Amino acid sequence: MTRKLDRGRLVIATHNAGKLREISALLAPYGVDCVSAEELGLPEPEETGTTFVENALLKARAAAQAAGLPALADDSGLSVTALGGRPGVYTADWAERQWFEGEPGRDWYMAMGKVEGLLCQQGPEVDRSCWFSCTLAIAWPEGDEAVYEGRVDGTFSWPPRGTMGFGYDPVFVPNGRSEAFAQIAPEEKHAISHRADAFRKLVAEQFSD
Ligand SMILES: O=P(O)(O)OP(=O)(O)OP(=O)(O)OC[C@H]1O[C@@H](n2cnc3c(O)ncnc32)[C@H](O)[C@@H]1O
Ligand SMILES: [Mg+2]
Repeated sequence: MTRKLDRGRLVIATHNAGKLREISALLAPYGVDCVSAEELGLPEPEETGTTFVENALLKARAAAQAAGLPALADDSGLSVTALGGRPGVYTADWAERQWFEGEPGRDWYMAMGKVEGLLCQQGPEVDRSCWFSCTLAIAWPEGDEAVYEGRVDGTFSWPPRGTMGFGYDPVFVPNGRSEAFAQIAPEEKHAISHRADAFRKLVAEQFSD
């Protein structure tokens, strides 16, 4: 039997502000008292796994141990069919660390440009299909764990469009839509995204009576 969350404190084990916003919104209806890894001053663990599941578990375990509270982590990424599934688990790494106005950050435009450059090398007829994956892992300080996986399929579209969302949202057009994720309101993205897909599974198991 998978252990279930009570409605007490839950650490959101991410250092990505965009994800934190989405996870908080997705959890809002369930009365969970969320606290972020950043607020608790938890270190960012090195993501040494080679799969989304390994990295999500590694981040959740590190936060649960450090905080003595259950922790929810998200490992996600964009996989491009014509690139053999890259960048995949390495999606964040493709955006090298940069300094913006004195703050450390990542250069998402450079990373999206890298994908576009590789697609262009394959010619104008290249297959632009791609998908976002999201693995959510919950770890409890006592060692219990639960994992939920989600996915959304779409097209890698160029040039980038829109200002909402985060990361690769300006280049991802979900199947059945013409707008990029960055042009779709958060409530709508929360109904169709890879994170929403994984959340549906989490909610079904964790918050059913
Ligand atoms: O590990 P944490 O601290 O959670 O934050 P991170 O940004 O490093 O996150 P990941 O290691 O899971 O890397 C996944 C990257 O994939 C991208 N990504 C994931 N979900 C996305 C979404 O909904 N929209 C756009 N980009 C997304 C985004 O650029 C992330 O940085
Ligand atoms: Mg990361």
